[in-house]
Formats: sequence, structure tokens, C-alpha cells
Amino acid sequence: MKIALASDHAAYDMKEYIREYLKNKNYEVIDLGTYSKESTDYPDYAKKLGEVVNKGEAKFGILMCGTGIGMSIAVNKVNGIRGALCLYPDMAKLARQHNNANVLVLGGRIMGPDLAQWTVDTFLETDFEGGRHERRVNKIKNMEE
Ligand SMILES: O=C(CO)[C@H](O)[C@H](O)[C@H](O)COP(=O)(O)O
Repeated sequence: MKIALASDHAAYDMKEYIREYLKNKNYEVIDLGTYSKESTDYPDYAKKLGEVVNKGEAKFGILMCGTGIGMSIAVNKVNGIRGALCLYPDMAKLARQHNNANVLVLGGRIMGPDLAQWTVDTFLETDFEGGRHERRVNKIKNMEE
């Protein structure tokens, strides 16, 4: 399974950690940056990753910034993206089961590596439930331009 990753400077360490974690679990990882701790603008990375996921070049995306809020606001502007800021595994489980989220957003300044890793595992291993949730997700899709 292909996973796209991106972060701003505030979550650079977390991105590096998650990239190696996923590679060790044999996921194919597309690292879209940032590639250093130099100050960057999170919308640039949210746009880049959102477009990769929307085109189907990766099944899921994982975005990280300091709190996760900026990335989450920005990535949800990209068509086809359902980005969910999840700060612990149960949020990730419901983001997949109910919202069919295709981008997980994490907060690099507020989550430790273990919590981030458990949240990523839950997100990637949980399926969409469909049914009544499909109707609601379709209503979100219909809001797109
Ligand atoms: O968008 C954010 C706040 O919700 C992110 O946490 C950014 O990473 C943060 O704003 C970056 O802040 P910095 O002072 O430029 O490092």
C-alpha cells in the first residue's frame, strides 16, 4: 500500500520517525517534504499531498504540522480529500469507519512518537463501514465545486 507523507518544519522530526516506522512495516512511502527544519508554510505541503491522494497516486496521506490544525484546514480545500485531525487512536478509528477519511493529520508538537505511531496504525488498519455513513460522505462530496 502506498502512503504519502508531508509535514512543515514544526513536525519534521515526527515525519522522519513515521516514515521510517512505515518503511519498516513494508509500506511504500512517498515523502513529499519538508526535508529540513527550516521554516516553511504548511499550506504548500497540504496542497501537494492532497493532490497526490486525489489523483490516486497514494491510497492514504499523512500530514503533520505543529498542532495539526493548519494542515487539516488546508488539505480539506483539495477536492476528493477527507482530512481528519486525530490526536489518539479512537479518533483515527472513527475517522475511517464513519468518515472514510483519506488523509490523517497529526500534531507534531503535541503528540509523542508512540501515540503518533498507534494513531497511524489504527488509521491504516481500519475500514470504512459504509451504510448510513456513505450517504453522509456523499453529501460532503456534493459540496465540492
Ligand atoms: O498551523 C499550525 C497551527 O495550527 C501549525 O501548528 C504550524 O506548524 C505552526 O503555525 C508553525 O508555527 P511556527 O511558529 O512558524 O513554527
